[in-house]
Amino acid sequence: MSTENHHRDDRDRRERPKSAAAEPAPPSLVPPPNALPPVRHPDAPAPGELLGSHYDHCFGCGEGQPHGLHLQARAGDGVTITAEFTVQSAHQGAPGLAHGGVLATALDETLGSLNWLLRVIAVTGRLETDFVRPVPVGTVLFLQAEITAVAGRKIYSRAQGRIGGPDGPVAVRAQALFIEVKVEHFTENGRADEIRAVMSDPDQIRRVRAFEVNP
Ligand SMILES: CCCCCCCCCCCC(=O)SCCNC(=O)CCNC(=O)[C@H](O)C(C)(C)COP(=O)(O)OP(=O)(O)OC[C@H]1O[C@@H](n2cnc3c(N)ncnc32)[C@H](O)[C@@H]1OP(=O)(O)O
Repeated sequence: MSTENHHRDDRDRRERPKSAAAEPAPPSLVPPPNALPPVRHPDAPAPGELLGSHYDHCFGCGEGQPHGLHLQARAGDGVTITAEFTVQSAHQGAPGLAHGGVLATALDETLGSLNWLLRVIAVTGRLETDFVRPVPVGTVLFLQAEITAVAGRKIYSRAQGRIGGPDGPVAVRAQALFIEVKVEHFTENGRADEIRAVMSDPDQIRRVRAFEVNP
């Protein structure tokens, strides 16, 4: 078999599971037996609604970040999200290709946005990423994510990113564990100037998303 065919076979094998669910997960990403299905909050944005940015300076979604991802997430049915971002020249690692850390950021941001559907503030504890295909600059990466289970403060989720649209080839996949935190996580660890700026944001929804979520 030629090296090229050998590589193609390898990639086909890795792509065969169409859902991240079929991938074996490390123990800390497997929900414990007492985990419950996620419950969509009654005030969660309606399916199809754009979530908007939770913070103008967020590298993932903020409009105030010239080289950020400007990722736009949209609520789906149940506890799911879709999101898109276009890979820009500033996001390169290898020439002409997206940096893997940037792709992981896109997954992290999309997975983080899911927690808004529960109306819970949570931060990433663990993020495991599979890079399946190179992603060229100019690509629109289409991301789909869902929360699979909740166990106390632990929120289990998974996501995948496809090239070009919902039917495009899978380029990246992730499984994650988010941990619910209190507002003090940010007020005690963040920088005072930025926190003051967010608290005085006239956009009430954004202010609530950032710091005032009531589960
Ligand atoms: C503003 C938002 C707006 C909306 C936000 C929308 C987009 C957000 C952007 C994307 C999200 C991010 O990048 S957030 C930024 C990146 N992440 C961070 O900075 C988090 C840094 N880490 C921490 O602050 C801390 O380690 C925490 C909060 C994650 C956990 O500390 P803790 O609160 O003391 O809790 P702890 O007792 O240690 O852990 C609770 C349970 O979780 C488990 N656990 C904890 N960490 C891990 C881990 N890495 N891997 C496996 N399991 C873990 C523990 O075993 C335990 O299980 P058990 O014993 O109960 O079974």
